[in-house]
Amino acid sequence: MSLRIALLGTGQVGRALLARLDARTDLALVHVANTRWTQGAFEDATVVIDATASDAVAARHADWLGRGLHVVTANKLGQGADLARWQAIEAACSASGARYGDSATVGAGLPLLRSLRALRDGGDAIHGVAGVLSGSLAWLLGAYDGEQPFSALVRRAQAAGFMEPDPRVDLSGEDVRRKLLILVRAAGIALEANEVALEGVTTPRLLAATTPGDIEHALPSLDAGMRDRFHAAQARNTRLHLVARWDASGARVGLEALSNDDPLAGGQGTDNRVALHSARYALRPLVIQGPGAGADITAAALLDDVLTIRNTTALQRSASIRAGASEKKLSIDCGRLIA
Ligand SMILES: NC(=O)c1ccc[n+]([C@@H]2O[C@H](COP(=O)([O-])OP(=O)(O)OC[C@H]3O[C@@H](n4cnc5c(N)ncnc54)[C@H](O)[C@@H]3O)[C@@H](O)[C@H]2O)c1
Ligand SMILES: N[C@@H](CCO)C(=O)O
Repeated sequence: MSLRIALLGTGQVGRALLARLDARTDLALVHVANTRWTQGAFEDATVVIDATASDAVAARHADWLGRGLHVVTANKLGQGADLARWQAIEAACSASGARYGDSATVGAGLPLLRSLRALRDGGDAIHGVAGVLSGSLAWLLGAYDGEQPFSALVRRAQAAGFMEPDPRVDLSGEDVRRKLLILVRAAGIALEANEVALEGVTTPRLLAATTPGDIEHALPSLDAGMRDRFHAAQARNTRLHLVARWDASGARVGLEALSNDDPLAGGQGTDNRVALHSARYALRPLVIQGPGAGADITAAALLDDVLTIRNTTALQRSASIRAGASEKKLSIDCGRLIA
């Protein structure tokens, strides 16, 4: 039976997903909605795809899962916000058996969460996570040369589809905090959001802006500070990177000046680069790197999760049919033995 999909959000990611769904005859789209319009019947869906950045939508994830609906999400506010919300999602999956597809939430589908969970399933213990987890900040800080206004680059990153609907979520490091929380919680640690120290790229004027127009006008307030920080780092033969770290000593997200041979300084463009430290990888960490932002790769990750749900639920169905058949055969055999 094909999965019946409700898609929430038709922005950059949602539209890229619609283009991919259009090419598939094995998945049925039964409902699409954004903030302005809605089409089709949500009640007909068996899987909800959250391609919004909405807290209100993320707050519904656990409820949908509890009712047996699968949820696939690019929205990090399900597992990367309140600890209680993450715990409710975990509990709802266990209770109902519904699946939560979250590949798109960290690294835009890079095999980060998948690898971390595979290590844990194999009995490994994760001791630390360190990495560059913002595609947009990696792109911005890689392209910035201390000459052109930083704000002009921010506008280019927005146009390229790398940034959150509110660019301050990326610039402040909040988007990376959410990703770090998702990774650390997937490692089995109940980390609270306020346990992650945060130091991003902001100014009081930018933080005080209340409308998209105000935010746009406040972006140049970043320029002087970024120019000074860039030149200070350059004078020490280093470059700025937005780095997330968690280990036994704590968790933080902040700008760090790294030399070019630092293990976290590699990659280019929107590349994320994440080092997983574990009992198995004690001498040198497992490092995963690749493009970590962009509407199309994010849509591909959402579709991957939908197909994984379809394939695993189909496998479970045929396994239970096989189990039923073998139980029946066993009782017939037993009957013959008794006779
Ligand atoms: N752009 C990327 O590279 C990338 C990568 C990974 C994850 N994500 C995540 O994907 C999500 C979407 O990002 P985007 O760049 O497409 O944003 P966007 O602003 O372009 O689109 C957001 C969409 O959500 C809709 N929406 C908001 N609230 C809604 C609600 N209550 N019900 C239904 N629709 C609602 C909006 O109308 C809009 O269509 C975000 O959570 C983002 O963090 C983006
Ligand atoms: N805005 C996010 C998109 C991917 O989650 C980033 O820059 O990494």
